Amino acid sequence: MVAKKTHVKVFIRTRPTASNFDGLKVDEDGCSVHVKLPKESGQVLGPNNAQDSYSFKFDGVLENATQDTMYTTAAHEVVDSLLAGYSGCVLAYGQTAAGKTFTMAGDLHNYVHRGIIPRSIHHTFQEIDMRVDKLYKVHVSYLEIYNEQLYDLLAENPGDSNGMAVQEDPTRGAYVRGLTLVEVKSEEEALAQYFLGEQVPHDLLLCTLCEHYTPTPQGVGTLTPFDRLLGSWALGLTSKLLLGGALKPITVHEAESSRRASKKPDFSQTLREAQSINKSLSFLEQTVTALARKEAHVPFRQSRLTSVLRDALGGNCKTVMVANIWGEPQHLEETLSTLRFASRVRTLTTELSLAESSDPALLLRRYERQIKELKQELAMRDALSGKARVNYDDLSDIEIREMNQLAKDFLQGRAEVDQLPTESIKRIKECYKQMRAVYSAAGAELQQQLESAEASLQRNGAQPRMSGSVPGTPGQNNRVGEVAEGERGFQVGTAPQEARPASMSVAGGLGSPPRAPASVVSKVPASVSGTLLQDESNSPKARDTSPGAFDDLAEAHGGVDRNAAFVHFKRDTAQGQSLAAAVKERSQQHKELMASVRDLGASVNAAKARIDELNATLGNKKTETPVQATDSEHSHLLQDLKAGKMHYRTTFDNFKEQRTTLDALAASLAEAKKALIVEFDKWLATASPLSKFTSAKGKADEDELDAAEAFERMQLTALSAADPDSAAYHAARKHTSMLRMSGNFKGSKAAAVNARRKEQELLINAGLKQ
Ligand SMILES: Nc1ncnc2c1ncn2[C@@H]1O[C@H](COP(=O)(O)OP(=O)(O)OP(=O)(O)O)[C@@H](O)[C@H]1O
Repeated sequence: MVAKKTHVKVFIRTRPTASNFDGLKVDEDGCSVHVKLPKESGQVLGPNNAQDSYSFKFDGVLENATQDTMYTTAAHEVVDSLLAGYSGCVLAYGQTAAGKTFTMAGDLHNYVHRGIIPRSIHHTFQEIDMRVDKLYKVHVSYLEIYNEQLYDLLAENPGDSNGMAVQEDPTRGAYVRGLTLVEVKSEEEALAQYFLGEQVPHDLLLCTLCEHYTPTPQGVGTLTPFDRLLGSWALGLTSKLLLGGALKPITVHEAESSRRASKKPDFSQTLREAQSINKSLSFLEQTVTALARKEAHVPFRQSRLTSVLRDALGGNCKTVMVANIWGEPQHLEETLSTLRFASRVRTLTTELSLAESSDPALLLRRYERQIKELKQELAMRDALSGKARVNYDDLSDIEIREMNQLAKDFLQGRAEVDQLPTESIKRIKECYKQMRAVYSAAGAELQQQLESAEASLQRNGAQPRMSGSVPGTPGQNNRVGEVAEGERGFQVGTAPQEARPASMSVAGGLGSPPRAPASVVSKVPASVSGTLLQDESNSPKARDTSPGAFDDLAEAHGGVDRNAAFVHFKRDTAQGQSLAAAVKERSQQHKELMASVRDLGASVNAAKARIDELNATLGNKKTETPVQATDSEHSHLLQDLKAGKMHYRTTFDNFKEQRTTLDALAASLAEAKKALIVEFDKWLATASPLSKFTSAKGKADEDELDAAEAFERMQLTALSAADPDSAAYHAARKHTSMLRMSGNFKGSKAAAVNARRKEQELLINAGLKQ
C-alpha cells in the first residue's frame, strides 16, 4: 500500500472582539496573519529584541466565522476520510478563553452553535446511513489527560486510571490499552456518550473507531440489517478519528490573573495546575520542533499527550489543527506564541495510508489472492522470458521451519511484504500453508479458551466427566454413554456439539434450534414445549438467548430508559408478566433438574469405580496385580461384577434420559427468554411505550425540576420539532439532562473523576507520585 505524504493543516480562528486593535491583520487571501507590536508597549518579544512585526501563513484564517463554516472548512474532509478508511485528528490549541471549547464542543445549549465534535458525529452517521456498499461499526471512547494522568470517562468507574497505558502497534498505531470502547449504533447514542463527559475541561480526546466491512463474494447484493449479515461481510479497515480540545499553554501571568479573578485562597493549586499543563504543552512543543527539524530522535514518549498524539503528529493520520487566538492588545504575547507554534505544526507531515485491519483471516484471504496472481504472472514471465531454472524442489524441514517463522512474523507485523518469497510458486505456496498453520494454531488456542470457559459452566451443573473419559475436542465424536467393551469401561464424555442445548453451543449459539428428540420433548412439561420450541434459526429476530446474553439483550442499545422500560414491561403489563413468569418457572425447573442430573452423574461415576475395582480384584486388568481368591470368593466376585454392570447400565440409562430432558429444558428456557425479549421489542416499537414511559417518568420528575431545567427541556423539544436533523442531538441532550436530574450523572462520572484527581493531588503533594 503506497502511503501519501500530506502536511498537517492549520487554521486560525479569531475570537470576535469589540476592540479596534490594529496590531493583528489578516490578508485578503484569508490565509496570512500579520502581527505588529505597538511601539509604546515596550514589550520585548522578538528573538533578537529588535523585531516588531511578524507574518504567518496558514491554510486559512477564519474571522467571525460561523460554526458551520468552521466545520466545513476544517473538519468535513477529515470525517470524509474516516469513512473512506483513513484515520484523522482534529485538535484545538490556544490560550485561555480564546475559543477552543467553543470550536470543538460549541455551545451545547444552542444547537446552531454546536461545535466540531457533535457535527462530526452527525456527519459520520449521516454518511453511514447513506452508504450501501459498506457496513460500519462505530465505537467511541473518551479520554481525559490531566496532570499527565489518563482518565477513562466512559469506564464503569471513570475515576480509575489503573491499567491504562499508551501503546504502539504496527497496525493500529498509537492506542490506549484498557480504554473503554463503547459501541454506538446511532448519532443519538454517540452524542449521549459525549455529553456524559462534557463537563470535564481538560485535554480531551474523543476517539471514534470506525470498522469498515465490505461484502465477501456471497454477501454482494444481499444487504440487510448489519447484525444478521455480518457473517458474509469481512472487516477490511479500522480507521479512527481523534477529536481533541483544550490544548492550552498557560503562562504564570495568566495563572495569577485567574487566581485573582476566582479569589481562590489556594494559589499553589492553580500554579501547580498551570505548571503541569505547561509541562505537557512544552513536551508537545519539543516534539513538534523535533519533527519539524526532522531530528533522528523525536521525544514522543516524554508525555502521555505526545504519546497519544503520535500518529496525529507524524504517523498515519490526516491531521487538522485549529489554533484559536483572541486579538486584543492585552493578549498579544499569547497570540504571538500561539501563531508561532501553529506555524511550526504546519510544517509537519504525516503519511496517509488506508488503516488496514489486522484481522489475520483477512490477511490470509488477501495473500491467497495475491499468490494466485503472482503464480499467473510468474508463469507468464517464465514463458515470455524463456526462463528455465526455477527451483521447484520440495522445501527442506529447515526451510519449512523458517517459512513458519516468517509467516508468524508477517502476521504479527514484524516482517514486510517484501520479505515474503516470490522466487518460486512452491515457496509461495509453502508460505501460504504456513500462514494457515499459524492462523489455525491461533484458532485452536481460542477454542481451548472457549472450552475452559465452557468447563467452568459445566462445573456449575453440566455433565460430569469420568476419569478416563476423553475430553471433548472440536470435531471429535465423544462417546457419551457408550459401553466400551474392548476398553472395559463406559464413557460419560462431553456431549458432541450437536447434542448440546442452544444455550451451551459455542459455534451455533445464535438462534440454534433446540436439539431434543421428539420422544424426549414429550416428557417436558406441556408449558415447556409447544410453539416455543419451533426452529427460529432463520428468523430475522433470531438472537443469542444464552443465559449470559439474556441480561445484555435486555440492556442493549437502550441505556437507562430501555432498562427501566424492560422492568416496567415485566412488572406492569399482562403480557410481560406472563412471559416473565414462564421464564421464571422454566428457570426453576431447569435448576432442579440440573441438581438431579448432577446427583445421577455422581452415581454413574461411583458405579463405574465399583466395576473397575471388581475387575482389578478378579485380575481382569493387565496392569494390576491379581488378588488370590478361592473358587467361591471368585464366583461371588463374578456375581458382584454382573450386578455392578447391571446397576451401572440402569443408572446410566436414567442419567442419559434426564440429561436429554435437561437439554430440551435448557433450549426451552432459552426460547422463553427470547420470546420475552422479542415481545418486549414489539411492545416498545409498536405502541411507543418507551416515550409514554419516559414521559410518565418525566412527569414525576418534573415536579422536582427547577424552573431553568424545565425551561431547557421545553426548549429542546421545540427545537427538535423545528429542525428534524437536530432530533438526535436534542434526544441525546434530553437523555443526559434526565440522567443529571436522576442524580446518576453527578454520582457516576464527574464525581468519580474528581475524587480520583484529588487522590492523585494528595499523592503528588506527599511526594509519592510524580
Ligand atoms: N468564535 C466565537 N464566537 C462566539 N463566541 C466565542 C467564540 N470563541 C469563543 N467565544 C466565547 O468566548 C468564551 C470563551 O471561549 P471558550 O470557553 O471556548 O475558550 P477556551 O479556549 O476553551 O477557554 P479555556 O482554555 O479557559 O477552556 C465563551 O463564552 C465562548 O462562547
